[in-house]
Amino acid sequence: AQPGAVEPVAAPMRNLTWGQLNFLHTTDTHGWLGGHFQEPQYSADWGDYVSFAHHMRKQADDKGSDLLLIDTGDRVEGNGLFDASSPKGLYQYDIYAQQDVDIICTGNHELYQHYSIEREHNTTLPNFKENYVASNLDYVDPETGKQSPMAQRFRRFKTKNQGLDIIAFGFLFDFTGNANNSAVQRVEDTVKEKWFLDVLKEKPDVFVVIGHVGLRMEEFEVIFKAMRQANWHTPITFFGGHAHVRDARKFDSMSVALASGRYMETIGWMSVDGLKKTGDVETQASPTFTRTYIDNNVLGMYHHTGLDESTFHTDKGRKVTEMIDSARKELELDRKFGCAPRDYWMSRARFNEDGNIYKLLMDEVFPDIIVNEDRRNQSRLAIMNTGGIRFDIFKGAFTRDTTYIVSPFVSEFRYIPDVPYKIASRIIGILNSGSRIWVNPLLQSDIFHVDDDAPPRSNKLMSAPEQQAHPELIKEAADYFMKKLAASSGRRGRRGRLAALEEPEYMAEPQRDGQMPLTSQPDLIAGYTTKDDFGDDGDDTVHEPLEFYYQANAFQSEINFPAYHKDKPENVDVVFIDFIQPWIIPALKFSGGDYSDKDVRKYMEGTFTSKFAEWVGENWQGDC
Ligand SMILES: O=c1ccn([C@@H]2O[C@H](COP(=O)(O)O)[C@@H](O)[C@H]2O)c(=O)[nH]1
Repeated sequence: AQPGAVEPVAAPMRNLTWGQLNFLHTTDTHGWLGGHFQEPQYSADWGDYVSFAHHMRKQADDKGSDLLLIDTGDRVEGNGLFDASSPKGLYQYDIYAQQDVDIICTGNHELYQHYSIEREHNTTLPNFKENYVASNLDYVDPETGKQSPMAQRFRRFKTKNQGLDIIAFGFLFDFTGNANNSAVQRVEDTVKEKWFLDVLKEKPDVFVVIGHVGLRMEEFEVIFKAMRQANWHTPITFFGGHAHVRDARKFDSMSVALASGRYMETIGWMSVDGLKKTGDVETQASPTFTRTYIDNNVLGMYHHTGLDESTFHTDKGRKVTEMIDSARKELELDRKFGCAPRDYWMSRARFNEDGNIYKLLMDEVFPDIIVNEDRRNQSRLAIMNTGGIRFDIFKGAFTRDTTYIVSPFVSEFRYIPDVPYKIASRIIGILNSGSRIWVNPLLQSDIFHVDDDAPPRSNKLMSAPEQQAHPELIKEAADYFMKKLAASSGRRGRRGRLAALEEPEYMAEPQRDGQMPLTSQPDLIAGYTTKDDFGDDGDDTVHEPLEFYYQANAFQSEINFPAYHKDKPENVDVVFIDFIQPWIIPALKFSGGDYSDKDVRKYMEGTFTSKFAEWVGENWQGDC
């Protein structure tokens, strides 16, 4: 762990089950290579993981089994270690590369910016060479415009001890927000390509499909079906990400998928036994799978390796810990901007209750920071998406690092001036509702003027990834917002219905479906209590369950409105974070406002991130 991180805390543990073939999996690390400084259960750093992997590989050798390390992307954006340097990632790429990852692919965050695609191509790719797989991603050379595969489309190799013949793919979901020096091919098109179909005719011992894809997303379904159509008998292991959750899915008796959370909280473990070995033509594979979500806690790592503080840390692991510490010092990540007076939660508090991070922004921060001096006296609605906030704020020091942890994006505020309030006031309801425009591709092609074949641009993409992984909640909540919108439309007879409309239970009560209490043991640390297709015994550490409340897709502040709350302005400036412009314009159209991208202007200097950091400096002075 890093100097300054909280001491790890011991907890009741479950053991790992080893098989012939075993995997350690990271995903969506988002720059958190220094681990969590304020959470004892996740405070190990990348150096500890390097030591851990070393000992686990040794155990595999001793057992005559194999261990492969997997990473499924989104390594960048989300922590000062990546975002605070100029250029971004100055230290991160070198530190990350100290781990020997056997199969690695790209996430959407590597592709948002032209610059990070270049770094991926010029740095990560040479760092991992043949281990990097890009089944549906191309790189576009900015000089020549030439488009070519980002990396090899698949990787075939034999494992060290068992000699298992592996064919690995590396996918990205159907991402469309990438910068133009990359090209993502839709998964349903890739699986029809000749090279893919040819590979499926091969008979490896195992297919390993890694992907920056949520396990419950359509794309893995498409890949699985295509693979099974061509090849009935080969076991397939899937490793996914993007959804930021711990999850495991059984596709069939020979195919299992694992997702390993986010932000270096989790190191996923999968083991497979019952594989037939290369050349063994007599027998049929009848694999058994296990999965475990390992807390990124050095005490757990001691437990799984049978080592202790004096025997666990390797020279290389210590060196990596030092590299991180020295980068953090260079970047002044511990520099304190202010002191958070309490905890502010993304999903552990109700949307509208004190202690909810969006309520803090709506009530206190936005009225101060959303100001364009020339239009200071104009009433305005300031709108941002909840997914633009990436992490909770803990009571205590708010540092340079916290700034990027809460909001790593470089998004700025834009606006459309003087929109009739009657139209503008409907936007927020539409953004949060299950309105047909968000699910119907034909309606969207009309409004967005996009390709008829494009999948609908769902409004849930504005919310946090952790919430997007709960489709059942989203539908129920969207229905509720939809009814609320209809009931508040002012037509006679609807008002009564609005009063009678009840919030879905989980908006007022914590959602417990995936967060079942596992034990009544006292003094447990709060953390993940995962329920997946295998059951509820997947977490290596027994935790006290966390609460999870549904949050809207977007939130809004009314700023400089008439003092008497029933008086509404005639016109308002509609100010919004640039990321949600693709939803703001159709929402305006849907409300009767004929606006287009041409009406949008820059509202003020600075990003949300820089403005919020300034606000903390001015408003949260105190001792901590
Ligand atoms: O500029 C941005 C980029 C992304 N978001 C939010 O993040 C999620 C995607 O997050 P992943 O880590 O890729 O899963 C997206 O749906 C938005 O909610 C953003 O707000 N601004």
